[in-house]
Amino acid sequence: MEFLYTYETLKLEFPLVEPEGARFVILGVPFDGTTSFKPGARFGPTLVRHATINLESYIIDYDVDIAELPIADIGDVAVVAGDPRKTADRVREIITELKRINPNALPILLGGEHSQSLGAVEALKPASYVVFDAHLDLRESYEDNPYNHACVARRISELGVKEAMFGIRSGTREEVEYAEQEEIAWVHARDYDFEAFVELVKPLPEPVYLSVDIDVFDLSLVPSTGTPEAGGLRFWEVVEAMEWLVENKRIAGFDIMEVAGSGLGDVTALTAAKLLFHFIGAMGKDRL
Ligand SMILES: N=C(N)NCCCCNCCCN
Ligand SMILES: [Mn+2]
Ligand SMILES: [Mn+2]
Repeated sequence: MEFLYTYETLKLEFPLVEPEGARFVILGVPFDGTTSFKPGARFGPTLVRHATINLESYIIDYDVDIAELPIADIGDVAVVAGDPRKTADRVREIITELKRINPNALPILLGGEHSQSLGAVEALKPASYVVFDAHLDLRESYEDNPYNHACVARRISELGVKEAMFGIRSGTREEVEYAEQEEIAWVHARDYDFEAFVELVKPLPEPVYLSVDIDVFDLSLVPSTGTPEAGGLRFWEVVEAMEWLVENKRIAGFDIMEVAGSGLGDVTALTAAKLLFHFIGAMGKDRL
């Protein structure tokens, strides 16, 4: 099945199913129109798919071979160049159509800049948004655009979605004040530990949308991303949190955003691909 506003791309190397019968449905969003520092997130979806070629589909940690799971890949969104709102509208329409034909589908967005998570959240209407990010993304507007990547969590908060953020180490005083005013829970990267994560996420209403802005990781893991920040989290810290979430909360959708890069085999894409396989593996463990 072809969706409006999508086109065929490089696929994962193992057998895929049609979206109508899938549990996991991958959608790339090659948009980086509001990237404010390091460009290239438009190549993220292709770079991550290519990086998966390097990985075993068998996830040792879970004794799960994700090649045996019902995964579909519906290609990339045809973006509206320079327009984050219109592109997010297309993301929303595609995911809405996907859920119409397959209510059991769990959309997995591969970005592309973080502004595009808004379209997925608008389509899926989760009760909560759990995000790993170096940045609060709570700006009212940035570079004259309220749909800039630096504003995405504010737009989502305005939808009435409960938010919890982890790995934060960058924002403005206004964003910190907005978080306090709206009771948005967030943990600074230097204070992060698993206990802090569970304490804040346990009371969140379900379903939960899980967003990973790849810049949450330490720079050594993600040198190619839109707004890099030193002092990030370790890979297994985020995987451990993701495993808890998958075990304990209903997940409405998942994304890995802000993967940039210009060359195949980019370190950032390899980090994202490993995270993608662990998410699908954790979801597939004893659960399908
Ligand atoms: N959510 C984000 N990625 N925020 C980054 C916004 C850009 C801040 N640049 C620094 C401005 C002052 N030099
Ligand atoms: Mn972000
Ligand atoms: Mn960020």
